[in-house]
Amino acid sequence: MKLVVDENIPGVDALFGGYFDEIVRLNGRTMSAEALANCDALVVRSVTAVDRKLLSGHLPKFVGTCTIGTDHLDIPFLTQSAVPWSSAPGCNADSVADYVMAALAALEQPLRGQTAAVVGCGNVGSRVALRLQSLGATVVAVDPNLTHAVVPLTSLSEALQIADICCFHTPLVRDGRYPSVGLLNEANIQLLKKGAVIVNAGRGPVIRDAALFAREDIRWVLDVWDAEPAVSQASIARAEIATPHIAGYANEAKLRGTWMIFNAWAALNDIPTVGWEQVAGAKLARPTESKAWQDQIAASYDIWRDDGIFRTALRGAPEENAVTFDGLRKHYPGRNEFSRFDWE
Ligand SMILES: NC(=O)c1ccc[n+]([C@@H]2O[C@H](COP(=O)([O-])OP(=O)(O)OC[C@H]3O[C@@H](n4cnc5c(N)ncnc54)[C@H](O)[C@@H]3O)[C@@H](O)[C@H]2O)c1
Ligand SMILES: O=C(O)[C@H](O)[C@H](O)COP(=O)(O)O
Repeated sequence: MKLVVDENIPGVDALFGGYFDEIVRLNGRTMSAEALANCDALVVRSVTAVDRKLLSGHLPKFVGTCTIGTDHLDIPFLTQSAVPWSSAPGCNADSVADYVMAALAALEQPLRGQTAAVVGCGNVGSRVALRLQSLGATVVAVDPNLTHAVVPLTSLSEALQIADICCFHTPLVRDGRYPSVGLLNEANIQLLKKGAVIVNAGRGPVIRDAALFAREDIRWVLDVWDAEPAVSQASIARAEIATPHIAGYANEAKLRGTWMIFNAWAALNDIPTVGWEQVAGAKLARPTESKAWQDQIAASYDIWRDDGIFRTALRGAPEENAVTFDGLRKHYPGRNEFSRFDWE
């Protein structure tokens, strides 16, 4: 049996190795239809468009994406072609929530007595909302698909008017009743309070690049970018914290994605599934004795490291930056989820 897999997926040999005679690792962005000849299973990340073109020569028996987002899969085509597919919902939700908290701590943003809005209150957004609430913020959510959430729901325009902090965690939805493309744009950004902090760790086009230049006072934390990966110098310069789409890149999160996709494939093929405890490593010693949340976060994840690497590396024109952006993601130095540390 043959498995074609994005070269940036960890844990493939340990999980899939015993079941496939051939494992072909490819660059996810340049994967071609020819490379998929005779493959039984295709496992990707978010940079591979799995569509009619990629699958034109051959239909695999399974497609898995080790990611939360599914905007790169042509789901109607997979369904119509009877190709079973699976994503990894929630696999990196804690990693993204860690990122948001690390960014707010790094900006020395107060939470107690502040109002935060979470736009998109699913796996990631609800974790972010609960963490902000537990640290004393009043939190509201914007999510037109929900009738109730972990915090009170409101409209986007109301949220923008009351928020000191506004975190975007929606999928990229291009059509339908509630598209998310351009949710924040140069028009409605005028509703925000002076000096509000905006975090985008969802998908780049949810916040239009034009919005970055429509207000000087807004404090931006950007992990995802409208023109990603071809990010412009001007956009980077607007962000107080700038990173290359790595909010979900904690070591545990990436491995959890592979593990979830392995189990989906295994269940489909009557192969025994694997428990997370067989894959996850042991707890790590707590990195600080401090009781202050800002110290605990800073000791667990230094977000300035990632911001510094990004700013130093991305100094070219957008086309050149696109290559560097992908390179930074491929060689991400890693970090651990906060929950991996033994805080007891
Ligand atoms: N930066 C990263 O590394 C990273 C990591 C993980 C996920 N993501 C992105 O974050 C997204 C959210 O992840 P999740 O696990 O919470 O997904 P999820 O599916 O659990 O939740 C998404 C929520 O967004 C809501 N939503 C959809 N359209 C909306 C709209 N127009 N306005 C407001 N809310 C809307 C949905 O109703 C849902 O509740 C993913 O789809 C992915 O694109 C990014
Ligand atoms: O959708 C997701 O799960 C995240 O955006 C994820 O971090 C994407 O990572 P990639 O597949 O691009 O490596």
